[in-house]
Amino acid sequence: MEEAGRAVATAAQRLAPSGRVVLLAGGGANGGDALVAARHLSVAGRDVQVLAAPATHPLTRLNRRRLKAVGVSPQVLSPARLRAGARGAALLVDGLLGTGFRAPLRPSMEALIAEVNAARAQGAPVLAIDVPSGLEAGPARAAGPAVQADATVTLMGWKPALLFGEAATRAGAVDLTPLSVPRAWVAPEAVAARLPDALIGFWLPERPADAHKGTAGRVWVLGGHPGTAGAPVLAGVGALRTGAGLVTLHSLAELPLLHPELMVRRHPSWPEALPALAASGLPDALAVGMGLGPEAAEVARAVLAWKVPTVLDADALQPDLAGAGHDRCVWTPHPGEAARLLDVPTAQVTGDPLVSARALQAQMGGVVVLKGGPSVVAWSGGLVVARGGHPGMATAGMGDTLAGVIAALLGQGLDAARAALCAVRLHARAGERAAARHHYGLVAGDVAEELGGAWLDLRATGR
Ligand SMILES: NC(=O)C1=CN([C@@H]2O[C@H](COP(=O)(O)OP(=O)(O)OC[C@H]3O[C@@H](n4cnc5c(N)ncnc54)[C@H](O)[C@@H]3O)[C@@H](O)[C@H]2O)[C@@H](O)CC1
Ligand SMILES: Nc1ncnc2c1ncn2[C@@H]1O[C@H](COP(=O)(O)OP(=O)(O)O)[C@@H](O)[C@H]1O
Repeated sequence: MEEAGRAVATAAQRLAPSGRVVLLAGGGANGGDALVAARHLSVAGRDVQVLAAPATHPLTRLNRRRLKAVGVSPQVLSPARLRAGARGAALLVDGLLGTGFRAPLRPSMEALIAEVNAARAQGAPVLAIDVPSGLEAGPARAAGPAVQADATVTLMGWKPALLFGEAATRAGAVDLTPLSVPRAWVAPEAVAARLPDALIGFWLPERPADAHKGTAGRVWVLGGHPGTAGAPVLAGVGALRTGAGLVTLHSLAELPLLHPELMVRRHPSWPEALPALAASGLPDALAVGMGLGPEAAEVARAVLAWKVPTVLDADALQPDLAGAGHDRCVWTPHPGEAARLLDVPTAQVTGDPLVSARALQAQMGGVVVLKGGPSVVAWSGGLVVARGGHPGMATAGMGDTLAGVIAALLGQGLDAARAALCAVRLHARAGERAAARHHYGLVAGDVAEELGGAWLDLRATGR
């Protein structure tokens, strides 16, 4: 609690370097954090006003005494006091409810939350402790009445509510304070991390000046079927725009020849094509499944046996491939495909993407990218939520492009987890750049065109 409160005080100093800070303390440990923050701010010479509910948590009671010892006496928390106190305040600190909150809100608390939001509307910025009060920390749900924060200092680990769905918009800018506590204390759903762009930029591979197309990654895309013949082309373009040296599309369908840089081989049947391809010398990376049609599972099973770094997307995401993944493969389901793999309703996947991504990874092996806004990347060693992108990316073909990006990075030598993490961030950044020009009208090809610029953006932060 001491460490948490100190982190809150530091954030408060940053958000409001001068003026009166009003701290709201509920009865639980979240309120205790607010009391600790008030003590640090007061000792630092700041004008603090503390409105506190009766303490129910023993550490909160202790910190009330410690606060009094430095000369600050909390006032009784009530909507009227809050309204009066918020007038002219430089900052409101919301320590009303934390992870102990379970909906529904009691009416007395709802009235306090309404006052916080009214004060914010009048111009007082709000810093939330751990989670904005009124949000349950766990799986994302439709948020009821909750504090709208400008910033949140979250403690120990990420909470799903801060990452997904409408609730996430209540938190403002979130900063994680890890706290020196045993890892076992941190709830498994809270360990999802977000990677800084600097790390992605550092991982993106550099190539020597004498690189040639044979060293920049040979990628095969296996996909396409009458009616979905564009999907492998989009993946191929995604791979080219991510620097793949040689990209060949293999299909039974006639593919639209929109990009002369892509090589295309049409095959009579997969049972004939696959042994011939294996005998011809395998590529550095594969992307399989985009628009491939009903034979996708068999094709995917065959290529997984090659043990080449492989992205499995779209039609290749079949439940009977469970356990067939190897440590160099990446599965890229959207929530509908994830639901089919897990045999659960789609709402269960979107309701708890962290748990779903972890379950998929355990089921399929390798690395899983559960796509969405944001996407979740899960591998045996961790779980990362990759924010960014733009709602304009909700359009057909966007996932095909991502599969090509992942394949290109696998082909350039990144391991599966890093390839997935870098690709998701590159794709999202390219989407942001494309959206600046096309907004909701952006299409997958626009995102592909921005991949080079996105790479430079990320590299600039990483080196
Ligand atoms: N667990 C730990 O090790 C740490 C916890 N910390 C803090 O502790 C918080 C969790 O503390 P608690 O478990 O005491 O929980 P909270 O402080 O979130 O909530 C408990 C309080 O909320 C009230 N409450 C619960 N549901 C309500 C509802 N529906 N309507 C109105 N009031 C309701 C309870 O009466 C109680 O007063 C975290 O969010 C974080 O701020 C930090 O100090 C860091 C360390
Ligand atoms: N609102 C959004 N915010 C950020 N990214 C998004 C959003 N909507 C879609 N995307 C991204 O676009 C891609 C869509 O993939 P997918 O649904 O498989 O498309 P398709 O099957 O048509 O190729 C995913 O990478 C996803 O993360």
